Amino acid sequence: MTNHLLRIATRKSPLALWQAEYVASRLQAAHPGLRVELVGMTTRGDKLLDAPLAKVGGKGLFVKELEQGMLEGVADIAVHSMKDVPVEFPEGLHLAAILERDDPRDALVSTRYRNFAELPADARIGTSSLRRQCQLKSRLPACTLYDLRGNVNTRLAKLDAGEFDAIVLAAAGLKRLGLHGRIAETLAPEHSLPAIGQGAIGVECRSEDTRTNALLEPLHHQPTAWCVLAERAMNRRLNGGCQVPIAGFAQREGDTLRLRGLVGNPDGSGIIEAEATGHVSAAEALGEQVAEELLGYGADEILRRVYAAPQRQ
Ligand SMILES: NCc1[nH]cc(CCC(=O)O)c1CC(=O)O
Repeated sequence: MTNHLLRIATRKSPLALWQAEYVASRLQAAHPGLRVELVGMTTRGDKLLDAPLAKVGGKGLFVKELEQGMLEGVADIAVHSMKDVPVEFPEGLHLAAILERDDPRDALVSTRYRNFAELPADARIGTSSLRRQCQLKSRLPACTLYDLRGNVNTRLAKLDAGEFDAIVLAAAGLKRLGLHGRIAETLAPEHSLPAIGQGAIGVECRSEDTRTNALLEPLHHQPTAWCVLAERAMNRRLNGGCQVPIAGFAQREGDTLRLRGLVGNPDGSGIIEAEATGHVSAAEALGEQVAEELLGYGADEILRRVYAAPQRQ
């Protein structure tokens, strides 16, 4: 194409940089001659990674500064893990492309045990995700959960230092960082229903920037977009933020989407599940339908309690 420059806003964690570089290489493959540059930024979420509080709250902790960069014109696109992207976008920005989803599942990592079944009943497990905590507790009620924040390498280092029997991370993140070999067991959705958007990379840009929107078009993967749209519609209806025990996972077969949703207490009690199938053209309606079903079973009660709970140490 042209030798025009496209600037990518990205966080500076190894995973964020991998994802930004991956998008850069996909863009260059689709548009020979295109010049691409990464603009590294620090988000509030990054600054809070070392904070003792697990529940730092707030939506879009990892994306706001990147969005500001695009609005101010210091960058043209931002690359995100869809899992971390709030359901609403600021005025003037939109999601231009969702890339084909990688492995959406959670992964158990352990230096002592080969799989989940081998874990002792009182296993010490590290994860700060209320969604993972809820499902782990329901499957292994006597386990003790420990707060585990930081980027992927920090979390693995804490496991290696012997602080836990196992930790749970997204399989996609481990694979992208070349750490696939660290996975003891990839957890089936029946055992650990993934987070909304997990494993999918999204690219945001200025809505009016026709040139950039056109450049991103070949990267878009419609089947993934349908799935993520259904999951996000469910989350929007549940009013879910990033620190809530909500799981949502859609899969496509032909023209049909199957969406499974789960809400539960962080202590593993009161898990509510719902699922529905629908046509790909009605992805949002499917998400709302599953959300309504969850709400009908009392999901709002659980979510209210979680929001009202004191912050964990
Ligand atoms: N919350 C952080 C985060 N955001 C996206 C991923 C993994 C990559 C992905 O889901 O695309 C991770 C790490 C993890 O949960 O282990």
